[in-house]
Amino acid sequence: MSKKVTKIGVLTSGGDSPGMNAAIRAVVRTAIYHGIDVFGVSRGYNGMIEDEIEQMNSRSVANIIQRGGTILKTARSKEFFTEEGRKKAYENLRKRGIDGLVVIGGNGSFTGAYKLSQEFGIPCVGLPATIDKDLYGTDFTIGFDTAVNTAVSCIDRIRDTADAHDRLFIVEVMGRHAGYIALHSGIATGAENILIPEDETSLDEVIASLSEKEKRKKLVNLVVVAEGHSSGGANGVAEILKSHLPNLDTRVTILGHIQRGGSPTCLDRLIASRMGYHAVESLIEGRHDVMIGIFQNTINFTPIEVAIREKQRMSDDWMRIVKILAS
Ligand SMILES: Nc1ncnc2c1ncn2[C@@H]1O[C@H](COP(=O)(O)OP(=O)(O)OP(=O)(O)O)[C@@H](O)[C@H]1O
Ligand SMILES: O=P(O)(O)OC[C@H]1O[C@](O)(CO)[C@@H](O)[C@@H]1O
Ligand SMILES: [Mg+2]
Repeated sequence: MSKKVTKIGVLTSGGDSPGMNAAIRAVVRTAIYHGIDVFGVSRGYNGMIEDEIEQMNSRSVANIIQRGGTILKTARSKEFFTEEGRKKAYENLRKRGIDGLVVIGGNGSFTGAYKLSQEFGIPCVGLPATIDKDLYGTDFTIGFDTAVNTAVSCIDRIRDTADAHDRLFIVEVMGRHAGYIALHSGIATGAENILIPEDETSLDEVIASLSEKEKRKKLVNLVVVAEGHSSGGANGVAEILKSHLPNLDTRVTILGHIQRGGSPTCLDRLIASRMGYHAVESLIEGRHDVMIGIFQNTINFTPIEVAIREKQRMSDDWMRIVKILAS
């Protein structure tokens, strides 16, 4: 039977994602409901190292469920990669008696949490919050739905102007190692080609399909590419396509950080609220070093070391669907 948790810390870490605020709110209010003190750690692990830790109350999280970004701010902390940095962070938790931690972030943030737990025995629970949706053990990550809907609405606009001018547009979306935003937004906007890191469709295939379309006078085309695709993102793809298809009027748009901001969708607010609630319940029940996920509409607990190690497998039929539908 593990010790009862009495004080928990909550932080956001890594890239921000819409819905992080809803998750913080759920953690704070569930903890307070159970009579547990809750402390907000600012600026990810940097704030833990530099002792930027404040007690929160129910009012601290008022009027934030609809806001993008994170009221706790976030960071990528170099110092936390070192044992010395983590020791400093632990001391700041220890002096306040913090005996549980909710880490809202992606795979890197969970790796940091796992180390803290292994080295100093701080029970941690991870909430998957990343626009990349690249975590094993969950069908949803907080922020993906908002980001992909932002990408869809931008690409729809690009399609209007592409259509007006008979142009080929190469649109780059985020995802350094993961192609979910590209895949989902590409399918939802009827993109003619989608390039993602998980399926290295060769550019020869794209060139062949565009050249066949050019022959039958279909000049309006969208290629959605994930920034992490080996071709070097949209600029790399455009360079190659222009050299093979010089008669196509080609333009490049990089959506960039616009995908990380904005008010979270209803879905992101709901999953953040549900996961945040379960994170605290989980710590109370003595279940820690897990990532909370939602799988087949049921709350799922994945050991953090598994969530970090395993890759989410992309279903094979997606790329086939792209090819069949985008003719
Ligand atoms: N191996 C590690 N050891 C200790 N800390 C780590 C490790 N990996 C990551 N971290 C900590 O977690 C922080 C966030 O990691 P990272 O930049 O990979 O983002 P993430 O949580 O994966 O989110 P996203 O990829 O969505 O932006 C790092 O800056 C670092 O402080
Ligand atoms: O904001 P930064 O540090 O440039 O990070 C960008 C990366 O973060 C992500 O948005 C994930 O949070 C990736 O899709 C992207 O590659
Ligand atoms: Mg990551």
